[in-house]
Amino acid sequence: MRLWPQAWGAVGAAWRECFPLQGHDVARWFPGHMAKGLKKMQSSLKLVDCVIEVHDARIPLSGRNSLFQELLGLKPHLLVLNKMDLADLTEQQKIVQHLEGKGLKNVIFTNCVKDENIKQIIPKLMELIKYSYRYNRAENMEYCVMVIGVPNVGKSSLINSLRRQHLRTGKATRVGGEPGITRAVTSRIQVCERPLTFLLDTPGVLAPRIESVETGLKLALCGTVLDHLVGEETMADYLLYTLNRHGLFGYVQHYGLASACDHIEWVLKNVAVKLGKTRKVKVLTGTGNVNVIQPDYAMAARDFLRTFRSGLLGQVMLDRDLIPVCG
Ligand SMILES: Nc1nc2c(ncn2[C@@H]2O[C@H](COP(=O)(O)OP(=O)(O)OP(=O)(O)O)[C@@H](O)[C@H]2O)c(=O)[nH]1
Repeated sequence: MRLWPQAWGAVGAAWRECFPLQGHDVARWFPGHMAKGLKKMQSSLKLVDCVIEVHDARIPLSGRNSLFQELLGLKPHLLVLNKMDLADLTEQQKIVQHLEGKGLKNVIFTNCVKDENIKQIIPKLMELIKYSYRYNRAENMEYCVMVIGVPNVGKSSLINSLRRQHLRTGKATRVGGEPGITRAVTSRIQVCERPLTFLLDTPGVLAPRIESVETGLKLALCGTVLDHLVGEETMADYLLYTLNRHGLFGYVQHYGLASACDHIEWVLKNVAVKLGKTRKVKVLTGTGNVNVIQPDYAMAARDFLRTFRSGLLGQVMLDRDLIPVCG
């Protein structure tokens, strides 16, 4: 028998005001290979003129790796907020203003699947490089840019998208739906002929210490850590909490539910039934073990997350509470 927190009341009750964050060990979500990636990036830094930091547009104000600033501080920096197609950007202006206030003056929103806003990137890079000190590369007409970011935000997709736009050629680097596809700093990949520009792809690197459990959950929803490390049902519950608070009830129609609900067990049960995902479990009764058919909560949670990530449940701004009310 599963036990679920009872704090949020019955089906149809008001939406939860907060999410229970105790008992999660975010430190477990940081895999070891990332420190190595960071070192390699540091040593490749002398080869590059500029850094593009790619981050997920659904979490523009949280989850960035603070070590990047220390590590790459000397290089001109462009922040690309990718997956704009999945983000609710109603407050885009306020987000940009807030980032500017934090010293991030160069921000571009992109969609690498549909190549949206990709053409803005090279001119912006050239502008940044023009006003920076290039050390021994001052006379060199080749430009090299390092692409960094936390896992699965679309770094490799950005490189492929730039190549499609400027070279009319296909894939140069592997893309995947799971974090950790890029395992090493790659050799230079050409993305533009005029100006001659190369990019270095790098493995996604999460901060060694994620600032809070809530940030960890947002990063997890965006697919930056492997789902099983966090727990798919915990993530599904955080997703449900977020969707309800934001008034995004697309899941009701998508899964044919009777109503919106803040109770994850009820939602997952109905999702599982809808998808035909049930499984046999042995239950101990007074007369011995009996096989009982139960909804497969894990499969339902997985489907709920996958559907959200594909954008079918609507565009979301996971950092909504972090956007300052005035400017
Ligand atoms: N909807 C949407 N999906 C995108 C976008 N850009 C990339 N993706 C998807 O996001 C997933 C991760 O993309 P990658 O390019 O492999 O990400 P990465 O940052 O290189 O990943 P790591 O190598 O794990 O660090 C893939 O499934 C891409 O198809 C985008 O703008 N919109």
